[in-house]
Amino acid sequence: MSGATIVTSVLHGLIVSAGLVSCGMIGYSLGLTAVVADISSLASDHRPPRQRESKMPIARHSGTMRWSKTPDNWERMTFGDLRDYYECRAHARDQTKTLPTLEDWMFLKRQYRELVDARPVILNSPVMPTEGYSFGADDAVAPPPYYADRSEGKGRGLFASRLIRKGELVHDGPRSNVMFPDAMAFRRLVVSLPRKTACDITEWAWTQRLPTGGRMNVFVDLNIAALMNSSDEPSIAPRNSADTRMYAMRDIKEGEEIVYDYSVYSTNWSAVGLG
Ligand SMILES: C[S@@+](CC[C@H](N)C(=O)[O-])C[C@H]1O[C@@H](n2cnc3c(N)ncnc32)[C@H](O)[C@@H]1O
Repeated sequence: MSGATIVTSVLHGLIVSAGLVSCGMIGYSLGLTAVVADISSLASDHRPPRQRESKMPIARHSGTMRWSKTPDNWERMTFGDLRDYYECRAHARDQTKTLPTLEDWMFLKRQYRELVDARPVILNSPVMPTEGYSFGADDAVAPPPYYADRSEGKGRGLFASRLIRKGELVHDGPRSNVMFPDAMAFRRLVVSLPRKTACDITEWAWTQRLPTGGRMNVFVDLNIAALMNSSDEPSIAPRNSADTRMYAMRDIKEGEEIVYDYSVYSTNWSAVGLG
């Protein structure tokens, strides 16, 4: 399916992808089964999270048979166990990873809605084609000032789509990220995914106390914001460690990679029951 077809489909309120497909021109395979996403119904859906009657997550694995079934002891797996099971160190080193498509983000949001929580309004916040969330003022439907591309030696990364001035809001975390209520919810989502996507989620997730002094929870962005890389010379930063809005620390030229220092959030998997 071409990018244009994907966008057209979404604009008409419907995406249907069949079987174990390679999504888009760049072939980022997520093993979508029938993903039917009606944007208008997403926007009006505020169902409470469903009680899970079965312990078995909805598995939509694809690719190598080795990862084709849900791991037996997934309910007890630590963050490190999940990374080991899916051989995620090799995935992290892979410099041939392609950019997720809009379909890929829709698939992830659908899995999150089905398996974790259907309530976050940001799940209903598509900005075409893959920017993923509505940035800025409450009624805005606009992409953030960055786009995703390959980043030399770092997989994928984010780059300024225009000149960004010092002090500007660059990433609007509260309008982008979703939380996992507990360790089991995180495990449930990870083991429902194809291997590469499972690894992506473990690389994109972090833990944080929000608000300050609150409980430590796991967070992840289910849009291109997830692709932001780290640097000890960051171009953006939050005002404090309990915020996920990030501001330009200096002028950032168009096309320059946008990076923050991961150490501003002290991720602790034990504190969320995944240690
Ligand atoms: C939040 S993800 C960022 C998106 C990631 N580059 C991707 O393609 O999915 C974090 C991962 O990106 C990579 N990464 C981030 N900053 C990096 C850096 N400065 N140098 C090399 N790899 C980096 C590491 O693999 C890390 O686990």
